[in-house]
Amino acid sequence: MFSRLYPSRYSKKLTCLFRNVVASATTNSVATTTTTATTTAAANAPKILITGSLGQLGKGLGRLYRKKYGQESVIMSDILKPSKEILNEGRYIYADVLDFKNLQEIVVNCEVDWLIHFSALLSAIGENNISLAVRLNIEGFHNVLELSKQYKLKLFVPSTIGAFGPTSPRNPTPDLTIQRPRTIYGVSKVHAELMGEYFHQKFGLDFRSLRFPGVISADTAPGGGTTDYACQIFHDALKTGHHVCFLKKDTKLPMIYVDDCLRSIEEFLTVPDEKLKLRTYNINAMSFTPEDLAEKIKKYIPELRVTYKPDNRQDIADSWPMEFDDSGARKDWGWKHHYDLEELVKVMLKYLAPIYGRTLKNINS
Ligand SMILES: NC(=O)c1ccc[n+]([C@@H]2O[C@H](COP(=O)([O-])OP(=O)(O)OC[C@H]3O[C@@H](n4cnc5c(N)ncnc54)[C@H](O)[C@@H]3O)[C@@H](O)[C@H]2O)c1
Ligand SMILES: C[C@@H](O)[C@H](N)C(=O)O
Repeated sequence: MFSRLYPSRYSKKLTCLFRNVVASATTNSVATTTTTATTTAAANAPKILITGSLGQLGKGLGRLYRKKYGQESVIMSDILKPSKEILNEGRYIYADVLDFKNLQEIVVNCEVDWLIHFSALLSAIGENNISLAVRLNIEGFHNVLELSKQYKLKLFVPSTIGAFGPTSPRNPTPDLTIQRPRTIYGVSKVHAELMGEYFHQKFGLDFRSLRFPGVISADTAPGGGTTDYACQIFHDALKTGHHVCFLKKDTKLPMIYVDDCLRSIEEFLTVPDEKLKLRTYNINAMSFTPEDLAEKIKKYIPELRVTYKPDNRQDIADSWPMEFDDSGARKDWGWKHHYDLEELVKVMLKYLAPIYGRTLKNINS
């Protein structure tokens, strides 16, 4: 079922996740993998633990923070086996967010200051695994929330456009409005936003969250979301010239290039507390439909053909924001995106074309 709906990365991941749910009760040792890390932590650098760090956002943020604070300051973790490259870049450890003791041991032994919590099942894959999504997205979150309170950590948990639903204003969607999502993913994210805000008020926890649109990246496949077509279309355009899109051609959704998304986290986490009017802000860069994106790609790959075959992900997309109002983040702490649709298409094709052995005309102009 999953392999029919999603590429092999997701079905492999699910097998691993199910195995892990069973295994988590018995795993509670801090299995630190020794690495070839050479740089030492910058003075006063926070010790940052990233959960779910082998996913679409985690790998990039791990690299960014290692550059900024030194390899020793960043502990990447996940339940997956890392590549040699990840191991060589710095510290990586096994951490199952469903295993409280395992996480607690890591926080204490590694003297963690900031916890960046990326482990989650995304929207589409979550609808097909509701009980696992409840465990991972809600129980896993409770574990990191409790630990962050106990050990006074700064806690960042991303939220999403999926935290809104059909009764929210969709065009545009402001920071504060009705939030009645119709996916378990969205429900778990609203829960995280509210719990984080409550722990901030009640216990002074430095909880911060950004609601991201669909994140587009070239080097890591997304993990089973409703916006994944916007990554896959680039690979298909270069490989076969034909993309089968699971959304209708006029489905408009907010999107962001991964570099902008990661920079927003980096900037947001160092904003002084007194500047923040909210604990959760909308973040945006652009909105487009599959047809808009295909037209831009055709500028460089004119032979691209797109067939539209909407599936159950269409219902999810139809309940999400079309335009995302991130004026709060822009006003309160100076958020600005760098990549619009034009720039996004260029950067993705420049990165991917050589991988598929293609030379594209006009791409550098
Ligand atoms: N990618 C997007 O478009 C997007 C947009 C908005 C918000 N977000 C949020 O950002 C976060 C990261 O998203 P992503 O796209 O990198 O997701 P992803 O699916 O690519 O990565 C999630 C990671 O969590 C790990 N994981 C699964 N079970 C775990 C467990 N028990 N313990 C520890 N780790 C476990 C997985 O192995 C995977 O590497 C998520 O919270 C997601 O909701 C992502
Ligand atoms: C939008 C975001 O949360 C994710 N890419 C998803 O579609 O589920």
